[in-house]
Amino acid sequence: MSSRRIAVIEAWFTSPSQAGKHRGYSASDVALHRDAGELTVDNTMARRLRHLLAEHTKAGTCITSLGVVDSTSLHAATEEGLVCAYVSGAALSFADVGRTDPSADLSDYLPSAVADKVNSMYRAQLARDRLNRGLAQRGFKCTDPMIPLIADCDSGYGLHTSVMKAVKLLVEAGTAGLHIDDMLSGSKRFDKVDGVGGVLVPLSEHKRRLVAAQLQLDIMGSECVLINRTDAIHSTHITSTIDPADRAFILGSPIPSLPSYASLRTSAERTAWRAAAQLCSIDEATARAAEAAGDLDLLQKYNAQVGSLCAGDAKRLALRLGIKVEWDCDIARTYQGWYPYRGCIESSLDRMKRTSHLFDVVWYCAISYLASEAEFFAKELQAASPGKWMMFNTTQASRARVKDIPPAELERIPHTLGRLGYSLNIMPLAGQVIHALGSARGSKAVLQGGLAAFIEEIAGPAEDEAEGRPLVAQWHPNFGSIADSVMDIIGTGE
Ligand SMILES: C[C@](O)(C(=O)O)[C@H](CC(=O)O)C(=O)O
Ligand SMILES: [Mg+2]
Repeated sequence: MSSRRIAVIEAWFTSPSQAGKHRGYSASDVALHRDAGELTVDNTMARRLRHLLAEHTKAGTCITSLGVVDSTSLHAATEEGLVCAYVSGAALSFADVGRTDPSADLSDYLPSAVADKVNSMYRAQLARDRLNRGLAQRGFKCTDPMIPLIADCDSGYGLHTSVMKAVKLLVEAGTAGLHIDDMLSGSKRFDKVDGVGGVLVPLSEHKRRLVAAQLQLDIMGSECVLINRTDAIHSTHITSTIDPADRAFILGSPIPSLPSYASLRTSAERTAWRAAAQLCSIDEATARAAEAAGDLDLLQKYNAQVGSLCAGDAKRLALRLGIKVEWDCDIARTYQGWYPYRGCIESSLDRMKRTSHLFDVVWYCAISYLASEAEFFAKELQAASPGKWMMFNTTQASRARVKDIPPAELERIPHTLGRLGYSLNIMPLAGQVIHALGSARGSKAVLQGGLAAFIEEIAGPAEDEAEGRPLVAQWHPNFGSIADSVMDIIGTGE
């Protein structure tokens, strides 16, 4: 039966993994873009990920997961009990970004870089799975290597067609879940140097990314889990004021005598400007102006009519009603043209609530771990979208970032998150740090003690720890056995 038949696509829309999503387009829209022939996507791993998320949400438990950097560490972590793995754009961009140069996590590598990494890991999982069949026959205890891979699709690398192409590459590569972020591509920074942290795109643009991603999944018939990540909590700017949904968080200055921010030349001038600007939203500026003039009835009219207006139109409404509001967000733009934005947990929540019909999982991306914030976020979100799958991460986890958290609370994180309804806690860069540390420790021993130290300190203990499981050190003969078994089937050619 042709995969482009409307009835087939309508059945897909109402299938168990898809039924909860809202689509603003029809089956014939999808049909128009489906390839000729049968669908070729294998949904096994996506379904495993869905099953994991559903089961853990139900049980009130939270999976701890790592970003892994290659097939060897993926396999080793799987042997130790990892049930799903993350493929991090940051980890790749720092060290291993394929055909382009490493740099900061700026989404400036080829969009295929993460997909290539996923594909190499997925192929290694499949090969490992084939190998295990022979190893099990030879008495080894084998762990199922097929754990779902969640891939970083960053901000989608551009507008809607770029998002669709990136999603297609990831799905074809074997990804089981992917996330799309709401930042301006390439603008990520967490340090807030010179007042700039994350830079968001308007919510409407982010929605278009999510819809483009889902459309691509529909075109492919992929059950890949779509994860919505917002960086609003630590963002300081936004590229445009066009979306009314962002109005409450877009900031301008009510002080008319200020020079424009973009005209300032030094960081010291900019710091002083920010201290003097009394940045606030148009709604706050309007309320203050009306209250100061005793125009409470005008304020009431403003509040009744402002609902669906963007910041600029809201200001025009206030002036039209006769409220003498001074508020300028253009004066506050950076030299790149970005507007100040009040990044906070409320803005993150607001973005998630307004888009929750478009994706499978909410990613609450925190700069540090704060149980009270994780709880506030979870409760508010679940009140608006009961049962929505949620995941959590602490970006750039380091001693400094968690220094104020009591050790007992840190240890309780998986328990606390599970109780709050988060089913997945990802530590994106942990795999890279583990990789580096293991390599440093092992190399130090071998460089100092040669073969004797390698056997004594590395290979020997690895054999002991394997306890009947196949070892990385035995992959050479083990993979050889695949070639032998194929040769048995092919025969001698006589
Ligand atoms: C999750 C993340 O997108 C990644 O690429 O791993 C990064 C990780 C980090 O910088 O710690 C992010 O949180 O933006
Ligand atoms: Mg990333």
